Amino acid sequence: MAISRAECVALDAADPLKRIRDEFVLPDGTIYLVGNSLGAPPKTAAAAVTRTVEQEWGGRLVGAWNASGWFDLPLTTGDRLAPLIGAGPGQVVVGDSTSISIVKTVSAALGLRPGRRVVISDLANFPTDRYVVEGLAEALDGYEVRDVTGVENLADALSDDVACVLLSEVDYRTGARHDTASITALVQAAGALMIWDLCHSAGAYQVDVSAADFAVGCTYKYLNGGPGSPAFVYAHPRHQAEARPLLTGWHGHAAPFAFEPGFRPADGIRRFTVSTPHVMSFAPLNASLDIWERVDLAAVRAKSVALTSIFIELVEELCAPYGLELVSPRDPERRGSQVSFGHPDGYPVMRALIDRGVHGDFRAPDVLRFGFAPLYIRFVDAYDAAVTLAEVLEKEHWRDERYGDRLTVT
Ligand SMILES: Cc1ncc(COP(=O)(O)O)c(C=O)c1O
Ligand SMILES: Nc1c(O)cccc1C(=O)C[C@H](N)C(=O)O
Repeated sequence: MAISRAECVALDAADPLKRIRDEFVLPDGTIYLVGNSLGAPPKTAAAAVTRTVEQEWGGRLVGAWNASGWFDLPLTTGDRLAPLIGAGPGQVVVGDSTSISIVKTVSAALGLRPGRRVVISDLANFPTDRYVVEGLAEALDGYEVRDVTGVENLADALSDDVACVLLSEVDYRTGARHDTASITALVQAAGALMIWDLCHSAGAYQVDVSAADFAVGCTYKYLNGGPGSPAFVYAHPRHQAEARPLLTGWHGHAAPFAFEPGFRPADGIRRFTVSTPHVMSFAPLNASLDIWERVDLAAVRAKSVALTSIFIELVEELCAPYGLELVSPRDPERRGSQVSFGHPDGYPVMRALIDRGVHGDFRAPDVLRFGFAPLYIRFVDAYDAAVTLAEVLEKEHWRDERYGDRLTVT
């Protein structure tokens, strides 16, 4: 017999992270299992934006670039984020988007491996990763993208013309988590550089990026920075002096206010910045990092493993007759903080579930995704979500014609 609701209530009462949930805005009557796409807002986010507008912008006007630290926001925020991915000070910058960060890091990696002309990507990568690499290879004459189908085929693809490999630590569709240490070692042993996309791992658990050459990731999912919040770039210190990211804007210049005619890269990680930081978007992210600074990442991972394991167990028991198939790895070590199930009618099933207050999302062709953000998801949420899913399937609510159209984008 799977766990009872009363046992879930008891787990919540004993949860060392239970008070953190109160620091987020969550609408009543909603079980929000989409923190792997857009995290919930910290309650302090709105005040942080107001403060930026009224006190910094309104109070100091252009002087705020220095007095409020706007100019250095990419570096100061990067230093705050660094511990969450196992990096140190001066190794992370925040700004732009993940797609732009891929341009920066892949181009830097290509420059560091002259003569090698191949970039490897996994076909399971989030599409933008693949698209950006494809565009770069086209724009920089003479480069080729080599797709692998699954990391198990990576070793065979690693010939001596491979400059770099771009993979996601956690697969956005399946929630499968790759063994970054062994893959990074394999890639580096072949003379190539390893770039990790951490979009689905940063904030889901303690990431260890220290062996990687470069990494990128977004801050709007588990890190709760808000829609369109700035992304991050990690560059290992051994590459910082030589790296030449393709996007050479004035904020990455050694002396931006010297207004020199030619580009000279800034020392260190600053050369991975390009242009004026989106100051307003940093405010909610820094409000979230105020929370993250107080959080024990070991407790985050322990809760994530427990939540996802309980959800899998409950769904498999309660929904056994209704054709759901676990897509995520059963071994928690091999999972991020997301559980995916396949169902041939996954789209209307998810719509019916959302109508009943349980928010997950759907990824073509047939995957129902449930993200468990450990800072604000409770064990009772996992329980109630599984029971509601069983009801939707048992009573066939999903057959309602309202759920058949495919107009929603997320
Ligand atoms: C793995 C991964 N990479 C990149 C992105 C998106 O990047 P961007 O913020 O540039 O749209 C996402 C999600 O949107 C993602 O899941
Ligand atoms: N970045 C997104 C957006 O701009 C619109 C809608 C959704 C997103 C997402 O983040 C989706 C997410 N990367 C995914 O794993 O599918």
